[in-house]
Amino acid sequence: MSRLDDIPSSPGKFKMEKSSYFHRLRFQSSLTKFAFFSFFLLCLISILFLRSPPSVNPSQSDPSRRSLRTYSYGGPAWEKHLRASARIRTSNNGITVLVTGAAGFVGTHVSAALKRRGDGVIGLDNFNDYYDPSLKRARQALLERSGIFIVEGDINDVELLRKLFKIVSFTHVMHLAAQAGVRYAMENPSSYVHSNIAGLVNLLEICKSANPQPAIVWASSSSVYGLNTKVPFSEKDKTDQPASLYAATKKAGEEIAHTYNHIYGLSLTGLRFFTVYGPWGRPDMAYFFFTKDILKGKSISIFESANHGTVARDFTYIDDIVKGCLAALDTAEKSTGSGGKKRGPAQLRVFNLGNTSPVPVSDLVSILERQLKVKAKRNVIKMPRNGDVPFTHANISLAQHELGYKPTTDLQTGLKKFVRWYLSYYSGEKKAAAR
Ligand SMILES: O=C(O)[C@H]1O[C@H](OP(=O)(O)OP(=O)(O)OC[C@H]2O[C@@H](n3ccc(=O)[nH]c3=O)[C@H](O)[C@@H]2O)[C@H](O)[C@@H](O)[C@H]1O
Repeated sequence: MSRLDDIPSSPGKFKMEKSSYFHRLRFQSSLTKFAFFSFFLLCLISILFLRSPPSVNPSQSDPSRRSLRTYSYGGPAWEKHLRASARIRTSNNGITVLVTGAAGFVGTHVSAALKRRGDGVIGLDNFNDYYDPSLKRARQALLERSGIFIVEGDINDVELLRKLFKIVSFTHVMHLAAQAGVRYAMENPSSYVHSNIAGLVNLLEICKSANPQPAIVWASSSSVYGLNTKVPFSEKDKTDQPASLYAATKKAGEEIAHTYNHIYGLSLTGLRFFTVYGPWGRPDMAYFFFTKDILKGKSISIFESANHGTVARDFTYIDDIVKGCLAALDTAEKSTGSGGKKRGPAQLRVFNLGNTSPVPVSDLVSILERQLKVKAKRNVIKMPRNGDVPFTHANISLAQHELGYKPTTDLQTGLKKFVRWYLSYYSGEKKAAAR
């Protein structure tokens, strides 16, 4: 077993335990008993599973999963669905993409857009419980309706990834699986190391050994600019002052990308996303939980920086981000290595994908108030020292030049679409629960 195999597969809110030498001694003495009971349990499980129908297991307990079908890992039905999902519909220039984090916010939108234009798409997601998994299941149901199969598994699972690459010849990987969130890194630091560092390395190990090697586009973050004060943030700026562990793991990811490009000839493009928002978004983000709390009449905390300074973000609408992701995939050159050996220099890129117009958080709240037609109970407080930075602002001229990236949605328009989705999604959920 490789060391990466030792990492538990689905962290979410799981926190790794600290082990000690004494614990290990006690553990070894009870190993024999444990082995006996494990063997007994395994026999029991095998009997039960052999008796049940082999392929289709629709979930009974979670209402959002009722329409979904999951296929037993590795079986013929599983492989059939994998191949169908990976099939390219367009006659020429289609690509076959593994989208990691496909049930996530950006992953869902990118997967749907790729499928719409005829590309082959396979999703991978561990469905962890960092935020309400029923939202991820609803996104999965949406993708399934357009013929996208999401494999349930973790990017740290070596065997699963090997199997996927054996069955499907991926031309591209869109790597969006990550532990997101700036403030949560203080609560559960190991989940960031697990997904954003160990998971990335594991994925790149598989990609470097694949034949052909895919080109990889992956999600970095605006947070790598950390405490920089020169604005707008440019890719040429130093990124050596991360303010959170989240930012530090994304910065580490950029360095790891450099290494795999240098040694193995992998084509790698990192996209620094700037506070992405929109329909099907992440409930841990401020615009999302502000909406929820305003509607409930609960007070919301609005952060301000030192000396009553404004905190602002370069909020970027999801459709603009999707266009940037697709353009990055389309302009990615092929990796130059094969079977783990570099054959020549390969492309290595980093782009800012922002909106270029920062908006104060208090203005975001005013827009939400107007659209929800409810006054917010504002509680303005000093920004806690929890990994947040006072402002972000993207210089996007590189992405404009190389990718033709041109964001077109202002915050007012984007939030209108988000609010419309939010009200319809959650009123639908209430109706379903009442039925
Ligand atoms: O660009 C990124 O790379 C990151 O974007 C996002 O981080 P942020 O820009 O911090 O977004 P988000 O948490 O929505 O806070 C928005 C604003 O509300 C302020 N904020 C927040 C909470 C609160 O209670 N009050 C408040 O004023 C807060 O100070 C901030 O000014 C992603 O979550 C992250 O995963 C990563 O992708």
